[in-house]
Amino acid sequence: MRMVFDSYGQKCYKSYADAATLLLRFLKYKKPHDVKSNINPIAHTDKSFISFLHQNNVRGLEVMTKDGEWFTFEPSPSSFMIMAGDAFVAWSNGRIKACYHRVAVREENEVRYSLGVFSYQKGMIKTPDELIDEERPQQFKPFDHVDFLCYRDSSDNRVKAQSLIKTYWGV
Ligand SMILES: O=C(O)CCC(=O)C(=O)O
Ligand SMILES: [Fe+2]
Repeated sequence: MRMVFDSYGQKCYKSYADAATLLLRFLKYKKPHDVKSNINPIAHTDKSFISFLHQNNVRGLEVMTKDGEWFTFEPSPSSFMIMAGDAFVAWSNGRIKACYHRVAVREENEVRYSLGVFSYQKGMIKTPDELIDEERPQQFKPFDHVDFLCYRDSSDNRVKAQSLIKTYWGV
């Protein structure tokens, strides 16, 4: 994270880190009997600032490439998946893209375990002034990260997850 902030000339990494709050989740998936509901959870972008994932050896995490193709993450004991979430998109004024992903366990009798650390900000997220200019005008209004999560939870917009941040906080 510090490297990303530095690369954008931002000296505010400490205040970002001080306001970060982390959620740790353990997840378990197996191939459902009903093949139609095999895609679980719904394809989405995370609402976090950034997410870190680690898992056992059972494949299942799929990420959409720029060309719209699903790519299956190849697990290994030493690999982590680090994904930008919607809040990072807004902070960077759209420079950073959120990772669109889903979990689909396709192998019979396999259980996939994953460990996710999701980083959220306490308080407001505002695009730094230096990341807004004529070439790239402001794309997102400042917003409270917890309000954004409440908006997600209180609506059926999960299914429109890919563009949720743009829908709610887009200028
Ligand atoms: O289990 C995983 O690897 C991903 C879970 C996930 O996408 C999420 O909890 O948002
Ligand atoms: Fe996710």
